[in-house]
Amino acid sequence: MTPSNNTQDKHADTPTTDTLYASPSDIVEGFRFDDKVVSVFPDMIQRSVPGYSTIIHMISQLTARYAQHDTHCYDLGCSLGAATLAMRNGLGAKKCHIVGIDNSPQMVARCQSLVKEDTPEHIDIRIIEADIDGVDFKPASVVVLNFTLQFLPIEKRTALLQRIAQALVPGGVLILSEKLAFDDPRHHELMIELHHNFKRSQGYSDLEIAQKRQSLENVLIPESFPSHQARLKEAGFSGVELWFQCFNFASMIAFK
Ligand SMILES: Nc1ncnc2c1ncn2[C@@H]1O[C@H](C[S@+](CC[C@H]([NH3+])C(=O)[O-])CC(=O)[O-])[C@@H](O)[C@H]1O
Ligand SMILES: O=C(O)C(=O)Cc1ccccc1
Repeated sequence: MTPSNNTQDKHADTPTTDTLYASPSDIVEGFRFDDKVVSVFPDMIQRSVPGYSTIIHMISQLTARYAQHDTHCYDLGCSLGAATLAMRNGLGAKKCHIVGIDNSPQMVARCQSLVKEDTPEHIDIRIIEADIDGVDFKPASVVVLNFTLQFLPIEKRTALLQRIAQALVPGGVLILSEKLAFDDPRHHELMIELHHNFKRSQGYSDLEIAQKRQSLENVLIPESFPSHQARLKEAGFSGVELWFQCFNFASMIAFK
């Protein structure tokens, strides 16, 4: 089977539109990656994260640039495998061990079948159900955390990044995409407003935006770019740069 060049193909043809927050609810529950979210996830993330498909495409390019023969390439918090498949496409003829990890059993089950049906047998690719907090990383050249670290309790973030830095081989990189907070309150509010305008332009109603915001409260905890930069340096990375930003959504590259 020929793998698709466009990593979004498998996801773009999922017809299910995200209407999870469309009806008024007395109690908005904390956001969870359950069956309901899995069934609408490609549509939800595409319409909620400005620049998501650009970031996915660029992960292929960054993988092409930084992946090293006979090392591991990790996609941590892989959801339905969009970044995993982007990494696979970026490898070309390089032989690497691709590992996608997620702790949502529903995500993992769907991701395994999507990846399997799109990947030739000879490619070494595995999707594992695990908490990234407890994984023992093998020598790696490219590690991706595409909008995952923001869901890990703040006190666990440094230890995870230290373990990633230790596992990276010389010349290896971490690609870290996150929703950002900003120190200047005016700018912080402006970015939230522009993000909500983006969601409105994607067809979400004010009610959907408000209820989703409430469900993400204390579940998705954004930090500022200077905080990420300082923590990554403390964890053992020698350099940290921003390579993409649209409003309060950004992607960084951290060099071992
Ligand atoms: N401790 C954890 N261990 C493992 N997985 C976790 C953990 N916490 C959260 N997750 C998983 O991290 C993923 C975050 S979504 C990533 C999108 C994807 N990267 C993409 O490029 O499409 C981002 C979003 O929905 O905003 C979910 O699948 C969680 O189950
Ligand atoms: O929808 C939002 O407001 C977000 O911050 C992005 C998002 C996308 C998918 C799941 C959770 C959060």
